[in-house]
Amino acid sequence: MTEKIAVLGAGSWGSILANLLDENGNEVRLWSYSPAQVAELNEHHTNESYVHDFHYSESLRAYSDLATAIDGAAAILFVVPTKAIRSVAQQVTAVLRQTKQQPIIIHASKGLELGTHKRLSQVLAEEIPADLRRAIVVLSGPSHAEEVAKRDITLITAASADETAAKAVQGWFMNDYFRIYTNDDVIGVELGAALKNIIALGAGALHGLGYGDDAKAALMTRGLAEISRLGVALGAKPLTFIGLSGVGDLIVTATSVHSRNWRAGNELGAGQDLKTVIDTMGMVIEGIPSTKAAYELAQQQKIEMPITEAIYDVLYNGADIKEVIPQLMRREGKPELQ
Ligand SMILES: NC(=O)C1=CN([C@@H]2O[C@H](COP(=O)(O)OP(=O)(O)OC[C@H]3O[C@@H](n4cnc5c(N)ncnc54)[C@H](O)[C@@H]3O)[C@@H](O)[C@H]2O)C=CC1
Ligand SMILES: O=C(CO)COP(=O)(O)O
Repeated sequence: MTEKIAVLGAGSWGSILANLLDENGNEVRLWSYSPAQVAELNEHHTNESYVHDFHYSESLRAYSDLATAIDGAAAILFVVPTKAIRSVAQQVTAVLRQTKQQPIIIHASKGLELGTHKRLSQVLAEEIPADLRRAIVVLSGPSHAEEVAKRDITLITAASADETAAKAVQGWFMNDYFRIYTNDDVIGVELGAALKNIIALGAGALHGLGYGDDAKAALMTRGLAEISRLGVALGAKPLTFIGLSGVGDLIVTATSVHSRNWRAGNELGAGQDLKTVIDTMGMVIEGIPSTKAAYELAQQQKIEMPITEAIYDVLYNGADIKEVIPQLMRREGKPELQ
């Protein structure tokens, strides 16, 4: 079944998911807070600053007015950076109070809110009252906009406590190149998504510093161990971390040149300073704020996360990136499974 769906955020991921939903026959309204971007999408069917050389479906319409974009929508998909989720949700709620719609709320963003350390579905649940929505569904997994744009094969997860809503989302998104699995572990799926970006920064840094494949495999494996440790302490199911939104997303983000997190780490490892890396990326690098949120959460929960701590020291305490790796190696010997 197709539906009327609003997509909020016209960066690389939001615009490509909107295009896919349109291609699947849904009536899609793509909202951006940038009038210039809306004009480019509607007049030229391009979004050059985010996805190069891609021609969007001519039936996909972009809007700068949020109320028009979400009017009558059966679902609202949030794909803005983590730092904008709460403010955009507040704007959505103001509209829903007038229209009395009860859409399914979906998000495909990956991060933890700075300060509160909340998962994004928690932020959405706080800001959009239960009587103004149906379920909340999280979309997450190994997926780069650049590859979905080429209709390459991509498999991700739709996680929700409401199985009917997760299945509805599965139906709207699935096609011959995009496959969705449902999952009821919202905590595990959201934590896997946010925390893998930290390890991807580390994997990029190892590459930039000249380390090889053994080091990369070690970082990803021990990274997954610490992601799972924190995740399980916060209520996630351990098996979720060996699924698409766990190890799957860790593999793609820690190895792909499309990953902004990997690229940022690579540039830091090669000697670039953090400010230049952020200023020149032009797109969101979620792993940077997520490192701070995860570090603080780990301290609160008394969970050992040595890789996250090392990356935190580089990003927030000015530690020398060349020094932190030997320091990690000199930690006392430990059993692999604890
Ligand atoms: N790019 C990708 O392939 C994937 C991205 N994601 C996640 O999706 C989320 C969005 O990422 P991208 O689309 O890649 O980011 P992006 O950097 O390409 O675009 C972000 C978009 O959000 C808009 N934006 C920024 N601040 C805003 C605000 N305060 N209010 C409203 N709009 C605002 C920007 O104008 C831009 O259009 C992130 O959490 C990312 O981790 C998840 C899977 C894949
Ligand atoms: O989440 C992603 C891949 O699944 C996107 O990763 P980056 O934000 O590092 O590009």
